[in-house]
Amino acid sequence: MTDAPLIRLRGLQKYYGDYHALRGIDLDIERGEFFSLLGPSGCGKTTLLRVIAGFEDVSEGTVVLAGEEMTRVAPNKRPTNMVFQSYAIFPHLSVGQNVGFGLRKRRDLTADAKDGLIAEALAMVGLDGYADRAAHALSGGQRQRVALARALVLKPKVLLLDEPLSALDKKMREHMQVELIRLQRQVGITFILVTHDQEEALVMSDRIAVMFEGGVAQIAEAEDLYRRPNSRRVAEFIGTMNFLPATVTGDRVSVPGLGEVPLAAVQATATTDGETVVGFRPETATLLFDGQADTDHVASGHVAEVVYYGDMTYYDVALSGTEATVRLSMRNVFGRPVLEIGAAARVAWSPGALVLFR
Ligand SMILES: Nc1ncnc2c1ncn2[C@@H]1O[C@H](COP(=O)(O)OP(=O)(O)OP(=O)(O)O)[C@@H](O)[C@H]1O
Repeated sequence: MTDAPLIRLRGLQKYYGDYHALRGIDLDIERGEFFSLLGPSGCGKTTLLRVIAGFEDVSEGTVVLAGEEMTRVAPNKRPTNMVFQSYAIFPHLSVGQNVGFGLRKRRDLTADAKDGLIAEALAMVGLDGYADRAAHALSGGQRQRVALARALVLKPKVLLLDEPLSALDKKMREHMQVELIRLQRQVGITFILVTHDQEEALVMSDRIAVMFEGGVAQIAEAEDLYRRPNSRRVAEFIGTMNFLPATVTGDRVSVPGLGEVPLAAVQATATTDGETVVGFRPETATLLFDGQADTDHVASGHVAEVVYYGDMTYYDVALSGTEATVRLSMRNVFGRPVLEIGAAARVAWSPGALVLFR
């Protein structure tokens, strides 16, 4: 049984009245994975998380957790625990009482054993020695840690995290992202994170399911998802991508403005002859500055826009002989010339970075 995925979802359908919130979800999540459900607001990710936790009934389909069919089993009988966005901790209780909340009815544990588990959970989240502090006096980041410790103390097989960092400011959120990854590696349990923030999903996850309108559009490892999105829609949701019209003829693909390359050189799912679209990420092409030699694949154009971002500059380049403008991101290296709007531009691009869409 240990080879079976920890979570197996099959044919999940969920209706709220007439509204079709989950449309045929099939998903396997492995032991020890950091898995994210990523998608725009309203796509059904929270609903799916709540279905896994047992807070929401499904209209159709099955939920199997650790080899046991649990579709109609109550949340507190499942090997899952949930941490919410609004990490509601009890302000009138101490940190230790908050963390031990789920243990209070456990007759099999002595008070000392409970204190030991609470101290262990607090240590995991970097709050050693905080047990006697008043919960209301904590910062946002510390409250989120208490909420995590409160879930971890119950030793769930799966921790379900519903946008747990969205209430924190940017700096604290980035800090907690790294802490969560570290924590997940340390405790080794499966984490499922709901987020609408593509950067957060890429940073934190082993695998990501991208959801739109109640369905899963793609499941892949973070790097795969970024480099080989399986549709324009996924590509647009994850970061920035340039799209150009293209034509496939036999084993060649021709991209006006860039040139023609063998089909085998580009990233492609199933293809057929005809009109299509290719995409590439802004950082996979580069401007050639004065004195830099041409490479095999150089397109020409002129600079249409320059956007300075501190560590990098975005250049929008209008490609010669086309209507297309592509965006390039260039690391700002001290001493390099800056191209002004209207300047002639040479763009070195790489066939292997082109993704061909159906
Ligand atoms: N109890 C409910 N009754 C009716 N409709 C609901 C209910 N819960 C959710 N919905 C609807 O189902 C859809 C999916 O909601 P869900 O909360 O899963 O989305 P989400 O992807 O998590 O979005 P967000 O990031 O905004 O929370 C939404 O259109 C929502 O309005």
